[in-house]
Amino acid sequence: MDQLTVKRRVVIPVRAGDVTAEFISFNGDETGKEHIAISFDGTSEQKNEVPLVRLHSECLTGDVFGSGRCDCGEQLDEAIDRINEEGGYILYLRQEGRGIGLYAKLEAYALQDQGYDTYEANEMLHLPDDGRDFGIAARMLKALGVNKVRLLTNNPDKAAQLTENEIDVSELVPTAVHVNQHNRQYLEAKARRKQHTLKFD
Ligand SMILES: Nc1nc2c(ncn2[C@@H]2O[C@H](COP(=O)(O)OP(=O)(O)OP(=O)(O)O)[C@@H](O)[C@H]2O)c(=O)[nH]1
Ligand SMILES: [Zn+2]
Repeated sequence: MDQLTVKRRVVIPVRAGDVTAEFISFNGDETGKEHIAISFDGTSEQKNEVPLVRLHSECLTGDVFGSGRCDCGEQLDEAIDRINEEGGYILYLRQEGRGIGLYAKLEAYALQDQGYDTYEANEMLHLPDDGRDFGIAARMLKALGVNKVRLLTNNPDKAAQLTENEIDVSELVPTAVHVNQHNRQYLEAKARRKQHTLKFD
């Protein structure tokens, strides 16, 4: 697979101008998905020399509308807070619904409303329970000149896939568990079936 290269870097003030972020596009992704990297310089005096990195899979319902059915919106906010402080990157990956897309995720939600868990629902739709390939994230990191990361995640598969693609994950930094009455079953399924390291109260 061809190497990605950085196409354009544009500074965008986010959070009503409180945070400065650089949005970075790439050449060479044959899928045309338009994955984006967001770089933060880090405001802390004592910065770790290894960047803090979050692989964030797109979730329109959670990221934009603050859906209570998942934890994506809160995780994105947490990632912006921490990475803005410590310095690093959010890779905003266009992998809506763990790769099955938005319409299919809504179909999966309808099945979850009938009692199936988040993975069973995908399987009932004859779709992979998790269709994400994080190899693209490794290629984005290499294009940015990053070969070693501290990874902000509770999902062991993200670290494993980066390692397989020659990115050194020097530390796993857990994200907080953003549990509420609507997403508890969803988070419990991730811990039970995919070994996410989630500690509940
Ligand atoms: N198919 C499907 N996708 C979902 C569901 N709930 C959330 N998602 C998607 O799951 C993805 C969120 O996963 P992430 O937060 O990136 O990653 P994670 O695997 O939970 O791992 P962490 O790094 O620990 O957060 C987004 O693409 C969401 O759209 C669901 O019930 N079904
Ligand atoms: Zn979500």
